[in-house]
Amino acid sequence: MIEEPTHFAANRLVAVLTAEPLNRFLDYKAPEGGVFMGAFVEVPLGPRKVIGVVWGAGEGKFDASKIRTIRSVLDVTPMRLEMRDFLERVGRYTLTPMNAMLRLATRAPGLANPPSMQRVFALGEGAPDRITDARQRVIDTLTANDGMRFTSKELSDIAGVTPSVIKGLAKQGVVIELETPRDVAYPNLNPDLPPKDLTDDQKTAAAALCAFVATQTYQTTLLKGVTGSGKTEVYLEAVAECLKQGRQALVLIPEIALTVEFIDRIEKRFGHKPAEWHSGVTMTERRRCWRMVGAGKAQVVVGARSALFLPYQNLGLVVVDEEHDTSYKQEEGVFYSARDMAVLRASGCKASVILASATPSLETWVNGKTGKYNRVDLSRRFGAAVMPDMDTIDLREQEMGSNSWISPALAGEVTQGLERGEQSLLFLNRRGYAPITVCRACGEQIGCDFCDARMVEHRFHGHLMCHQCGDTKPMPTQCPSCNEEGKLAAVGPGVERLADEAKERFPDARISVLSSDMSMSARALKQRITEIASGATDIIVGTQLVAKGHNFPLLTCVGVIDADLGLQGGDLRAAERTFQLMRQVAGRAGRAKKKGRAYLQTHQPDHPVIKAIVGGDEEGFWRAEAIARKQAGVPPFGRMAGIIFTGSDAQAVFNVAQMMAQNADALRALGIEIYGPAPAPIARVRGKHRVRMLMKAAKDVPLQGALARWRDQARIPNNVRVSIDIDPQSFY
Ligand SMILES: Nc1ncnc2c1ncn2[C@@H]1O[C@H](COP(=O)(O)OP(=O)(O)OP(=O)(O)O)[C@@H](O)[C@H]1O
Ligand SMILES: [Zn+2]
Repeated sequence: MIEEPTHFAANRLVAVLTAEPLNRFLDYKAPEGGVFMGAFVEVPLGPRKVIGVVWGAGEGKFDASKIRTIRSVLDVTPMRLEMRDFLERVGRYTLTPMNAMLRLATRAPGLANPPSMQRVFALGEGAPDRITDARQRVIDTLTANDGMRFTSKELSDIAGVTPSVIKGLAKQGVVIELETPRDVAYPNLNPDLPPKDLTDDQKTAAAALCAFVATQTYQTTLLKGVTGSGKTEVYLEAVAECLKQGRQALVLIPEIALTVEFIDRIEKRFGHKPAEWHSGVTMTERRRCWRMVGAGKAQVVVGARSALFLPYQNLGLVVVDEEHDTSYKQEEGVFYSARDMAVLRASGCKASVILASATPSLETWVNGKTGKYNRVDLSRRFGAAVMPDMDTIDLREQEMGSNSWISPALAGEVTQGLERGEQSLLFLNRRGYAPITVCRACGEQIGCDFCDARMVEHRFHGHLMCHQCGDTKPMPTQCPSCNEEGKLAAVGPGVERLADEAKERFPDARISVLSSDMSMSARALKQRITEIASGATDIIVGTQLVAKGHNFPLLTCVGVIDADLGLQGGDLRAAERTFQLMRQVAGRAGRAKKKGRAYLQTHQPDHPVIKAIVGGDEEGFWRAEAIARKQAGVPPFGRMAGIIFTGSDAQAVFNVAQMMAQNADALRALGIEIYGPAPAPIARVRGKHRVRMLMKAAKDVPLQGALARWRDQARIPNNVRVSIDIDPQSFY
């Protein structure tokens, strides 16, 4: 379908969508020379000028004499019909006003600025008068990245020199300084470079994925492959196919900390680095990425969930790696699941989606079963590696010392590993030193001043931290409640405390802690991971950061310190999440030649979920989960929505919730079940009180439309905020 560009002549009325909280389109007159549908424009609004997008013909409902003229048309590619459609569909699905949708789609700094220049350095012809180590590193960096240009900051960072070294070399013509446009195209990726030698299984899987991509029709495929089977290698072939078709590809990954490693893999496969889009990218680079994606000059984007809202010109493939990962759900501002919206995005532009996972979400598994999604399996590990043996360690039968979390049985396994020169991983999904700090005199637990949550001690950083709002305070020496000196005690383990225990028990072992809050830069983290992979560590102590996508070839023994942790609490996905996390962590073991073992420390070895994890009957586990969810009428067999009321005034928040519950007859008439309102499990976050309601409906109930009418009819005072979370993933 070729889109006919609609053009509005000068002075014609056009409807402009802005990101301002107005919830309606504004009429403007087209400027001199006219304007295209979808154009990004700058319009006057009161005394200000704001950015907007031409969304259609003006409605003429406003006083014609007051209508102002578009000030300027921005020098960026107009928003395509397909994108406008996508934003409208996401808006309807998530009950988000269009202005907020537009904000998501325009999150590039300096959109209104004219193209600008920057100073960069490249290799020159001159020879240095004398050579120093620092100078050599600059020359090496430029030689190694043949033809690439760097800003002074980039070059000094990569070469590890001060900017004055670069200046000195510039004076002698060894490097030359150039002015170039800031927003330059990304280098061309070459899909024809040879891939790794794929195994027969991998070849079959890759061929199936490539065939789907080649149809240039909408397709969603579940790529289910056991940990270490080479899913990444396989879906990179689908990316190659997409590039051969001349279309753009997006790869979503769940953890920013992993991007550096991933970008390297793309560079090895396609010859150059792709565009990157996530919160760790500089403003300049974000702007470049947004513009170049829009101009069709970025072929592959690697990014976090919001990369879905970049202005692709010809999107042919979206890969969602570790599709079950909870980080794909955004739970503030616009509540959306990037995985689900990726499917929506692709369906609007005849593109393929690949959902890759060793442990897919039940939703995706069911869609694979019913044939709504295609399914491609990789059931064997790459090379000589086989899946690890798994077993439980029954903590009820182990002699556990006080403040000790490594059982004698697990310690024995680690010791044997050490003797054989193999690595072990001790896994605990809890950041910090200890989850609770209690006063032994009065029993007070130190809490956050702004949330109904305990503060977590982080000894590495030397403070207490709230994991809800991020607030920190120094570790007090006296109890804030009874003022007793020296009575505060840590209760329970976090990953830092576990590391202390490991150091005590294995004094000769080299121990390395990997947790997402160790404030390491992405490069430093990659460096650490490379060191671990090469054998510089005997014992890794880590949180779920290590569970995701790392290859540690020497790692043979995985010990899960508390397998029961995720099973507590009544979350409908508790079983699924525990299953996924445990299988994923265990999957770090034995990825090379030596067979791995994984041990789950548990108090309930007979729990069906623990048995399923250890037994490895994955299909059986999903079948059982599916039956349970079907009986309960919950997703994916029923629909759910969470309603969250927040505000500083607790009474006002409750009143609104109560009032809206009373005025919900229209919802009940449709068969929607309403639970609550009740105080949220965490009843206060960042000083805001929180009340929740939960809606449940059968699959065929038009939930969104009903909720939209219900919300729009309610008179909600300014001091209370009502958020609607369709398909909620968390219930805190
Ligand atoms: N055909 C191949 N040739 C060479 N190396 C391969 C091949 N297939 C996989 N590998 C290597 O095996 C390791 C695991 O592959 P990959 O990371 O793609 O697996 P995965 O299925 O994505 O793993 P996980 O889900 O556990 O993160 C990687 O180091 C990868 O480079
Ligand atoms: Zn807090």
